[in-house]
Amino acid sequence: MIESRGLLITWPGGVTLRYPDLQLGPGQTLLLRGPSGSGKSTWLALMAGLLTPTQGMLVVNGAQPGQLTQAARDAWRSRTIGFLPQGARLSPALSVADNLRLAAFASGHAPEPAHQQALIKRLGLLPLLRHRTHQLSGGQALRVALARALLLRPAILLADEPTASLDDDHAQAAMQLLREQAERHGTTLIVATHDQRAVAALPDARHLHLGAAA
Ligand SMILES: Nc1ncnc2c1ncn2[C@@H]1O[C@H](COP(=O)(O)OP(=O)(O)OP(=O)(O)O)[C@@H](O)[C@H]1O
Repeated sequence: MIESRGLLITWPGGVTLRYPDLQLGPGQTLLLRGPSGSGKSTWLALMAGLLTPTQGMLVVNGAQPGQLTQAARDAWRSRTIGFLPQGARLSPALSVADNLRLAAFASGHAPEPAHQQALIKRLGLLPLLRHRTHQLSGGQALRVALARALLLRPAILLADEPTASLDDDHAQAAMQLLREQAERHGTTLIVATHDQRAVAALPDARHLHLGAAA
């Protein structure tokens, strides 16, 4: 599912990030850990094919994203990766329903109607569909962002600091939701975090520890 060897990226400006090798099977859960600036967000971007490694080998769900053409990579990403960005990052000018429509439109794929409806129901979004996203609480926004990430049944769900700026109760609820949804859909779940609460919420997860950037 994910195999990386000797992965290294050098940013313009000279910062070099070296990553430990990884083999992760389908449906497994991984905690990507490390202090601020150790390269967690960069690693997620590499997995999503948004960045290309300077060196090393990376296979994600049968493809080497860095070797694909832009069009093939975009198509691969929309089939393979669901992304839960830090802070949900919904479009404030649009309703919840339109945020979900926009995600499907941007990917060029229509979600399966039954899957979409089940997801909306399970995440409790039915009463919120017409709401503008600035009217949502933090927990509601997270559920919308999770629905958006899972809309096209991705094989892999990448979550970047999902508990950042949440209080303890909401952090626990967010992690439970992520775990439940990943299990239900058989999705490989990868959570980048330096929050002990997120770590404690995934006791069976594998850990990948990143050191400080060079
Ligand atoms: N766009 C960029 N241009 C140049 N260097 C960058 C860029 N983005 C990140 N870096 C470098 O890569 C390092 C790792 O950044 P990254 O955001 O991946 O770390 P992180 O572990 O996710 O940090 P945080 O926990 O604070 O979000 C940074 O310290 C920075 O020096």
